[in-house]
Amino acid sequence: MAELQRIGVVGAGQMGAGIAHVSALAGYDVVVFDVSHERALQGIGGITANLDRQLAGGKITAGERDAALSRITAADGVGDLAEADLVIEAATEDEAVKRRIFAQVCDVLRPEALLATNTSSISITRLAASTDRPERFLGIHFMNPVPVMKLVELVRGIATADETYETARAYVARLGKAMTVSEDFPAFIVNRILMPMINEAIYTLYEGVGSVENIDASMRLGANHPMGPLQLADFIGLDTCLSIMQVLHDGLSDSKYRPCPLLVKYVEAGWLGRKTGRGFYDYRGETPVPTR
Ligand SMILES: CC(=O)CC(=O)SCCNC(=O)CCNC(=O)[C@H](O)C(C)(C)COP(=O)(O)OP(=O)(O)OC[C@H]1O[C@@H](n2cnc3c(N)ncnc32)[C@H](O)[C@@H]1OP(=O)(O)O
Ligand SMILES: NC(=O)C1=CN([C@@H]2O[C@H](COP(=O)(O)OP(=O)(O)OC[C@H]3O[C@@H](n4cnc5c(N)ncnc54)[C@H](OP(=O)(O)O)[C@@H]3O)[C@@H](O)[C@H]2O)C=CC1
Repeated sequence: MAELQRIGVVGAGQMGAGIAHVSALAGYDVVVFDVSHERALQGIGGITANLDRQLAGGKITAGERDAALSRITAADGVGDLAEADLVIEAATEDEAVKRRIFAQVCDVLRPEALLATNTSSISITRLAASTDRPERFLGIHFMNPVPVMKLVELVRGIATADETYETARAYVARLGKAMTVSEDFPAFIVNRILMPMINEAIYTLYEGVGSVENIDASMRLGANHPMGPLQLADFIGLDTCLSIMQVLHDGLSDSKYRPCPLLVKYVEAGWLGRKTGRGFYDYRGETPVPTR
């Protein structure tokens, strides 16, 4: 089994930053690549804030924080991923974007290096087939927020080699995360179950059954969910939620996965949730205010 030391992360958004964060804390060297060096630096800024939050909460020591930060660098270009043993792609949930990234990354990556995707829903087999290394490709699906959530889903494509899978298992174990295994079907296990629930909450709003606050309070207080479904949708990102529903709808050809037209409208407005300051709640003031 290959011994990993250097991890490349593509996409410095909330997930890429989280993956870089936990990898560096576990002792890996991490290179973060995004559309620009500035965007990668911005992601590292977010990691610093989250490490500080863990330090303030007594979860890590100042030494561990500093050591983790010293292991993370922002890539100037894709060439900085050339020495990576494993590259994890965590860019926008869009198959065309991911395919373009794999083409760029495979150009510079050593033949023996592994390539993984953090996709929430897209076929691992199909993504793998677009690369030069389907046997060294798999899904490593982290949950948001990565530093807090215990689970990682591992998803093998049809061609994923046993050695690739075992190396990924060892990586996830070194991060201190729990692991489940999902077969390669649309949205895997967590999102197959979670995302239709979120979509149904949006239909509940769309049909006027309840207000944003009443829907969220119902599920928080009535089902003990840590966040209401609309609050969670804003946290995940409404663009990501819509993409996942589209993959479920297209991949399983069942009308029960039809994305709610209200979700489509929010995404068309660019109201993508917390990351753009507005979604089912408006986050631009002191406290979040429902937008409907
Ligand atoms: C879409 C996909 O493909 C798959 C997915 O990820 S689906 C989404 C899965 N995630 C969820 O369902 C999250 C549901 N929400 C929750 O579990 C909780 O609301 C939450 C953990 C996010 C926040 O918990 P909370 O108690 O409301 O807030 P808060 O007190 O601020 O945070 C709890 C702890 O987590 C820490 N924390 C929260 N976000 C953090 C981050 N990004 N980095 C580091 N630490 C973080 C806080 O510092 C806090 O630590 P202490 O206990 O030491 O104080
Ligand atoms: N949000 C969630 O709760 C979860 C998401 N995921 C998955 O993780 C992935 C990332 O999601 P998330 O972090 O939320 O998304 P974000 O929108 O927060 O981040 C995506 C990042 O990818 C960057 N990016 C876009 N195109 C490229 C490119 N061609 N090259 C390099 N970087 C690029 C974006 O840059 P820019 O902003 O400049 O466009 C952005 O920084 C998706 O596949 C998603 O499905 C998995 C688990 C949970």
